[in-house]
Amino acid sequence: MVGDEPSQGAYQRPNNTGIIYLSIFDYQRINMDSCSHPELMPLDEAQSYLVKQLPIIASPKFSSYQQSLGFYLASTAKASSPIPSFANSAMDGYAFAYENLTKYDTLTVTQQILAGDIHRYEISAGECAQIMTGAPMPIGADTVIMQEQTSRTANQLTLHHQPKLGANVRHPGETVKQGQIVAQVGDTISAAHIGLFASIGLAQVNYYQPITVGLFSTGDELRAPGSELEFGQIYDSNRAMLQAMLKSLPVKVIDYGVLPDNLSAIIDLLKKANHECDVIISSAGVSVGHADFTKDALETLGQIAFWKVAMKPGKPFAFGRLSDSYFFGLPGNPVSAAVTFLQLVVPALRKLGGGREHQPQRWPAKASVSFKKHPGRVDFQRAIAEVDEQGQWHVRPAGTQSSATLASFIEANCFAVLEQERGPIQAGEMVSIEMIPSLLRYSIY
Ligand SMILES: Nc1nc2c(c(=O)[nH]1)N[C@H]1C(S)=C(S)[C@@H](COP(=O)(O)OP(=O)(O)OC[C@H]3O[C@@H](n4cnc5c(N)ncnc54)[C@H](O)[C@@H]3O)O[C@H]1N2
Ligand code: MOO
Repeated sequence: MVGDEPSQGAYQRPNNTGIIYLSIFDYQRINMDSCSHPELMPLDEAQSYLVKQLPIIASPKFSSYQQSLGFYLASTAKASSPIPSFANSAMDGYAFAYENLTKYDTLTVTQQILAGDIHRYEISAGECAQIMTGAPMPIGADTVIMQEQTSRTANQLTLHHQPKLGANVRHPGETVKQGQIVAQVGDTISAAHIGLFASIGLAQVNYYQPITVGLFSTGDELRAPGSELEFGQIYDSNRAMLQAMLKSLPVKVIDYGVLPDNLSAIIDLLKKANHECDVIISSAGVSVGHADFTKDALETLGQIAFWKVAMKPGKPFAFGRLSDSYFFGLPGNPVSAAVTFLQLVVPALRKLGGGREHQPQRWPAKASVSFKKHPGRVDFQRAIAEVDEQGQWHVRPAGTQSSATLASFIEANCFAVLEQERGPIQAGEMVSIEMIPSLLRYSIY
């Protein structure tokens, strides 16, 4: 399903010797002399490589705005008429001409205007109209006073407050001007977008259709939750967790289940998935063990763009391409699979699917205890951050940092992102924190 070859464009990697121009499959041949572990690709380069080199492969579709929730917008959304399209009252009260205030002690109420009233009312000198929120302003009026700031006897109105000229009037185009762009290409269409589209009468929008993602786990030791485990076996948690995260993304998922640690079985599956999917995601088998065949299968059928990223957890991550699809090989350890999915696969899926680039927000926090860290890889440590009364954030590790322990994601509310070349962190030092995306762990709902 991969289209033309825009992904083969030049990639510039600054290093000590100047700029090197790479095509998508040249990366492994580069001497990574800027990195203390030269065999590892720095994470920021891997991320920008994916986001910059991958093309948009999703196809746009012009369809009902109500179907577009969660998809990426494929054309800017524009207002064809101003909102509101007529001057109307922002309060329940009385509408009058401001200049009348100096001439009349009281105003005579001559009509009542309700929201949705289609008559064009008119008032004259010394008159006012009782008006409801959202009702059209009568001709001859330019100001509204709130009902609570008036008193009324029969049809005589006394004002107890001097409003400003134009007070409580919503003017045409005040919310949205005619021709105004209200949403950008690549926006993820949210409930707010849906409401906005409805408010400007945009019944159809152009949005990207979901790309197809195939998912499988590899490992002879894996069993389905619910089954009895024999000695040496574990439950397949990666596929369940990845499926759950993919559910919140604008993609179609084909679940290929669990494959044994067997090169020909993986090759057979990749051949099939290559024709059925735009993207294939696997977990495990990308390290150097005797049963790690995923990378070999990718090399047999396609090409590897890069393997091994300077991040912890998640070092043995592989990205490459088959004839008709892109391939992401996640490491088997569950936390490593989660972190590489969030840091590398999600931005790539956004790009392929037509989404706008998104940088996760990070901010400084003071380490309340020490953090273990070795130079050489960016660490994503599961951590607990709290803000004090002065607005200062404090952060501490959330339990064990083992790559096998998903439980500390439940305890944690953020990642402490510890830079590649940094060593151990002492209590009191500043570190960066990033909230755990709600794809993996809801923070509020
Ligand atoms: N000599 C080396 N050994 C390892 C290295 C290394 O660089 N040199 N890297 C380590 C790191 S870091 C990771 S992460 C793992 C990644 O290994 P693989 O991607 O090859 O995955 P496996 O070895 O098959 O499995 C690792 C671990 O994860 C468990 N696992 C696998 N799949 C699942 C699943 N679907 N659900 C739950 N758990 C799963 C598996 O049983 C293993 O315990 O390699 C290190 N070794
Ligand atoms: O990075 Mo491994 O991914 O440390 O567990």
